[in-house]
Amino acid sequence: MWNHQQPHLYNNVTHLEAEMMLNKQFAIEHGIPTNSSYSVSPHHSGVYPVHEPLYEAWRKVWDVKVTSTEEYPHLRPARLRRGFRHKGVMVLPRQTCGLFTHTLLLERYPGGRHRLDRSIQGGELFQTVINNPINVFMTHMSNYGNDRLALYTFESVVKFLRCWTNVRLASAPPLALAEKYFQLRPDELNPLWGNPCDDIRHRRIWSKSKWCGTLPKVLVIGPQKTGSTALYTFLAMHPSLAPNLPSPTTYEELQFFNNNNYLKGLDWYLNFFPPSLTNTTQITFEKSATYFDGDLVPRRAHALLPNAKIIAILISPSKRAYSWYQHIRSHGDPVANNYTFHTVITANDSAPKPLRDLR
Ligand SMILES: Nc1ncnc2c1ncn2[C@@H]1O[C@H](COP(=O)(O)OS(=O)(=O)O)[C@@H](OP(=O)(O)O)[C@H]1O
Repeated sequence: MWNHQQPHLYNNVTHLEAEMMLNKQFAIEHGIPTNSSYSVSPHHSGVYPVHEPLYEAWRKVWDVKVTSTEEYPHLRPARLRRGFRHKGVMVLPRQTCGLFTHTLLLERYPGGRHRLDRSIQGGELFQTVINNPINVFMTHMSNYGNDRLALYTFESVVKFLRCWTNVRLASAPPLALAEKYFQLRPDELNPLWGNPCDDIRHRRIWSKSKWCGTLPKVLVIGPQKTGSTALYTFLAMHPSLAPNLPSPTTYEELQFFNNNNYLKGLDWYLNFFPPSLTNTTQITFEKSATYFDGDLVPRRAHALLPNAKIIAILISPSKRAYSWYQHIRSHGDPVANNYTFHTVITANDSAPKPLRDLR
């Protein structure tokens, strides 16, 4: 960013884009390459917790496809950092090398030179490289000047690794590195959104115009056809309770945790819980009957709302099955329309596949 500005301070994407254009023009005028597909953000701002305007402006101005951060899911422990992909940008976990803006000179290295050498010779930096198949490090430009600590540190750790291990070291440009990373860790591609307000570092790099206070404290998870809409309506009538704003497509249900709405990001979900939604004594809740049998729901809901109370409704399975049968008939399901309820529930294993599936 121009002037080392933090993207989360910009809520207006046009303004953000204009600032980024200044960077780009500067780079072009000075022959600095602009086609690496890689960019980082000052102080990790906007990368995680995700600030949507940053992702939008990055793609538009720079065609950024890869970035890295130490913040996902949290700064420490480093070995638990992961990657994810959001809006076409692959976010790699970034490791820490121990060189910061205040460590420009070897004699001023916190704890003395032997501390840095210890980190290189079997200590933290060495362990980091050994324990992560792909490492992304970053240090400040000034560490390449002054005492050249960056060069010293990385040359030394590479020498040490070559001397004492059989690890094969290779480097690759950002895009190839990111593609390799997600080939190795395809399970990480989909993000897991945590609650930015639970983490002081994350709160600092989160837009002031965002909020967590109104996130639901209660989730009604269904299952479908158990009277969940009736319960939602009754709860919404209670003066101490406040439901989310309705969705234009799925009405009272947001269906965030169980399907691709989740990939739209946390801001998408938060917009259904604006600060104006509740007064100070009200408890917000959300009801999506599809949460009950969504494989991904427990992990996702726990990551964002670890303290939420969960309400599940249990009714007679036969009543539920009959209600479901009527539900899909009314939605034009060809199998349900061709077979009676009795035929469906008594279908044996030699029945046609569509019938067995419906059963
Ligand atoms: N209090 C109470 N007790 C038991 N059953 C009730 C109750 N209130 C509503 N219902 C019945 O629940 C059915 C609709 O359930 P849902 O709202 O969960 O359906 S959905 O999944 O949101 O489509 C729907 O069932 P069917 O009428 O058989 O389709 C409702 O009539």
